[in-house]
Amino acid sequence: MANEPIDISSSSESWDLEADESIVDDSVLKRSLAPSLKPHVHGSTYSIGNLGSSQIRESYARSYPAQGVPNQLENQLEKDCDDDLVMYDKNGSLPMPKPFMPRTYPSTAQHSSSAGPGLHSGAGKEQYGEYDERLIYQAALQDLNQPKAEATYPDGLLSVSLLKHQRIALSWMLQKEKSVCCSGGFLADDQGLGKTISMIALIQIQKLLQSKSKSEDVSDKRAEALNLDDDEENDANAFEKCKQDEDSHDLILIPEASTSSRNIQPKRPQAGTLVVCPASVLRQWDRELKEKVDDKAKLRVLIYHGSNRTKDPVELAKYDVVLTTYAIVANEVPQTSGDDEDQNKKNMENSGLISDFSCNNKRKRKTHAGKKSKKAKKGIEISCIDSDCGTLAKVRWLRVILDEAQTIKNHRTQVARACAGFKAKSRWCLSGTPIQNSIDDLFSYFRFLKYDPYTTYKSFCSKLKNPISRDSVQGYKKLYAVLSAVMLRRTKGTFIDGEPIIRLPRKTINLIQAEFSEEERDFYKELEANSLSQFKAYAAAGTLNQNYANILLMLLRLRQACDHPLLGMGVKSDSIGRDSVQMVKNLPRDMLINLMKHLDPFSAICCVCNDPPEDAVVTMCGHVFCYQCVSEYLRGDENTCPSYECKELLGHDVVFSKDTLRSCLHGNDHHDFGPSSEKPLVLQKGYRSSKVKAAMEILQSHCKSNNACSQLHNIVGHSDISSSRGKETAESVGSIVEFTNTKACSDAHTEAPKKAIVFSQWTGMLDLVEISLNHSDLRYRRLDGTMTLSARDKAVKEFNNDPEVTVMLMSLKAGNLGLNMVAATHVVLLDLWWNPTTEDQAIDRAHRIGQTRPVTVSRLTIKNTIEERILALQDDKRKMVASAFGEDQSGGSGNRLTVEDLRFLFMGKQ
Ligand SMILES: Nc1ncnc2c1ncn2[C@@H]1O[C@H](COP(=O)(O)OP(=O)(O)OP(=O)(O)O)[C@@H](O)[C@H]1O
Repeated sequence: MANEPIDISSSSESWDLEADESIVDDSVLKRSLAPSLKPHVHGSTYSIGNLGSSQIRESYARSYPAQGVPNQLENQLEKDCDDDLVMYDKNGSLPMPKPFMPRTYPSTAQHSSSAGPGLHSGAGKEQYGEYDERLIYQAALQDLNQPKAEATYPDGLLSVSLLKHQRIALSWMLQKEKSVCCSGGFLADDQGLGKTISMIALIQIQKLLQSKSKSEDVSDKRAEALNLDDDEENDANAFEKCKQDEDSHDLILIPEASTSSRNIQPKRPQAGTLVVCPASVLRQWDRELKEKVDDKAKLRVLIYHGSNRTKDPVELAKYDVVLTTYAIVANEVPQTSGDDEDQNKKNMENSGLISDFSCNNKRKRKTHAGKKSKKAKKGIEISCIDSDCGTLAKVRWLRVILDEAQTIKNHRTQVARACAGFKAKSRWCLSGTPIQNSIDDLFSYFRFLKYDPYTTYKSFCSKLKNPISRDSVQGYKKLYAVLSAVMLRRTKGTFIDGEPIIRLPRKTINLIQAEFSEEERDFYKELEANSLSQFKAYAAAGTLNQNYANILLMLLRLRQACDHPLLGMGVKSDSIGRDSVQMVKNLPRDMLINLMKHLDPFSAICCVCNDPPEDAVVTMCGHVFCYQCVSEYLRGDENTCPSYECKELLGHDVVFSKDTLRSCLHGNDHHDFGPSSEKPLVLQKGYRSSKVKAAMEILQSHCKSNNACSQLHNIVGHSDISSSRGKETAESVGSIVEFTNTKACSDAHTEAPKKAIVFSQWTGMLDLVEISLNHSDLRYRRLDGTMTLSARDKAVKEFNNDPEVTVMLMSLKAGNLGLNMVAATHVVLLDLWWNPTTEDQAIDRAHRIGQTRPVTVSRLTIKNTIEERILALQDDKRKMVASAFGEDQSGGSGNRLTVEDLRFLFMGKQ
């Protein structure tokens, strides 16, 4: 399998390894196996291929050279050699391993298709029982080596040539789309390696193949159509439901194939590919689909966004590709019920206000996913053909792609549960950073991908998570193996056949540790001492957990003080809450008081980012957010509250800041401070903190200098900045150090202006840097979550194209995903985020395909502060992620902030 090129450009036989699907047993067998276990077709017989135990041993040894094959596996292999690891050929002359033996399938009478019953995974899946996991594990062991088969494709599909690693991804994806049990997978290549274009190629080629097979054989067409309806809808309950809904105008009646006992069955319209992505990259997908597809093979693309979007599923089905956002999916697709959702529900119930608001609230959604039938309330999944589904749920997709799939990493969120509810033939996740916080993140992807047996939280924990807790080394090995069967991941440091998969200019990461000024240090020390004594008091009383929110707040204040002392003092942008002033005046006093209580800084946590909120606001439904975080949900006419299970409509008029509420309650504007002259110097708005100074020096030096090589030394040598950890070179972070095109680079050095992106997680910090930029001659643009999509798009375009604009201020929350900003050659990270992958994503806006010049990254921290401990926590998280992907053998573990993490952050190593 793996090393043979897959050529789809010639006849269909040359690439279709599953040519004869009319033979029931064989098709069942082949479709049950991971690609690496699928037998080759050599004339009329199958070869055993690479199922040999010696090869499993070999690949294990290659992957874990230091450890050898563990006893457990060795025993297993010996056992397998005895009775399992041999296969029948088509004529039954060789014995087939037990796990791969075809199981009993339901009668073919129900499924009148030439493709055979094996195509109907819903019925077949249950039959695997105890063997499921073992099958996956075996398959994964075979896949320990990266796949190498490359797909070739005819000219005239794409406007650019795919790179080698992209052709490999394409071949792998074509194979994965043939699996029935888990059709699709997870493309987890590093950011900027071209996942988007690989997906576009897949869409194009499958479309080509589909139209080829349509023209070749009309009966095949029918088989394919039925194939799209291969899961739950075929079961009896769903059928009954369909019968009840037959009158619905949303449904199309498609005649059943002739041998069925029923002649008419309602079907959803069969639609093409749905791409779900964050709003900020919607236009980028659209651009890529236009630019990277050859004029002769244009795809019909629909952006399904905005209040005027179609309500007609038949209309949706006309397009090859539909682009939409996670927010719309959360709103339109019924959520899968889970066995594990209780905790969040409890958290919601703690908020006494929610039900009060909801009772009389006219804004409550009447339709779509928010309205639950009696069945749904009892825990039975709503049928997607219910008329209260949104349009996205009224079609059956050929393929659903979740771009930036880490958006659903929290499996309890409504968006994650909605994504798991799609009806689709194939499902794909795209993300360069699939694990951000903990192994738990994976569950949500497995559930979406229908990767049995890990689709319930209980089995995910018992089969994957708990083994890691018991024995991290073995547990991670198993996880790695399980991931290998559904995930393809290459980093910028991956080599294929001894060659780097991509040659990008060098990326150099510098950790720069600046010093506080004396006044800043005094301010910080006082804050730290107060926080520490408070933390100790909680620890002594055994109430750390109960005071979690307040502890996070104390941490936030310390982190913000490292950026600028003023940041932690709750300075708000003037625009927040302005649009809700009128609404506030109409609310009863009791309600205003209740809303104020929700904004209590000692208990408030943003429902989106789970940090204490910056520029805290509370919605009419009683949920607290950072203003920037909730702004993402205030864009269209139909935006709903992103809090768990809340479906209230949101708009600017129902988002309240503390100042707005307070001024209505007390009749005056609130001021945090007295007259400006009374404030200490470090709390004056015009004060340039050490970090702001350091950032400005880097910008001045980088954007003005024509000598790229000398700028770094100038910075490091400055009096109040030193590089203590030294350089984390490109090698240490896994990037490639050679140049693709020396001419392009030298041209770029001399001609293109040097530009920089400055990231902060706090818009308040961006405001403060902006003040300094306004006093300089550097021209800048800004992108944060409070801006409209078109304003963001304009800012990115101007930064990329206008030579005069050399600085981009970006919010880490809004600007770290998807965007191409290769005009920048310097990235400045003003502050540290809990998990380092968020920073990696930000850096890769500049360090990606298309970049022709070396990229320098400056991570700014302040010496002897909480930031040093966050760096240590980040290291732990990196180890955890590397362990899961088999990139590291240390077997480290990582979690959300635990009590131990908190203790470490406040008190260091004891
Ligand atoms: N084969 C190719 N030929 C030309 N340009 C390419 C090719 N592959 C990728 N690119 C360009 O490289 C850039 C990065 O690709 P893309 O956005 O697809 O990466 P990605 O892996 O999806 O990144 P992210 O994870 O950040 O979304 C894009 O501008 C894309 O157009």
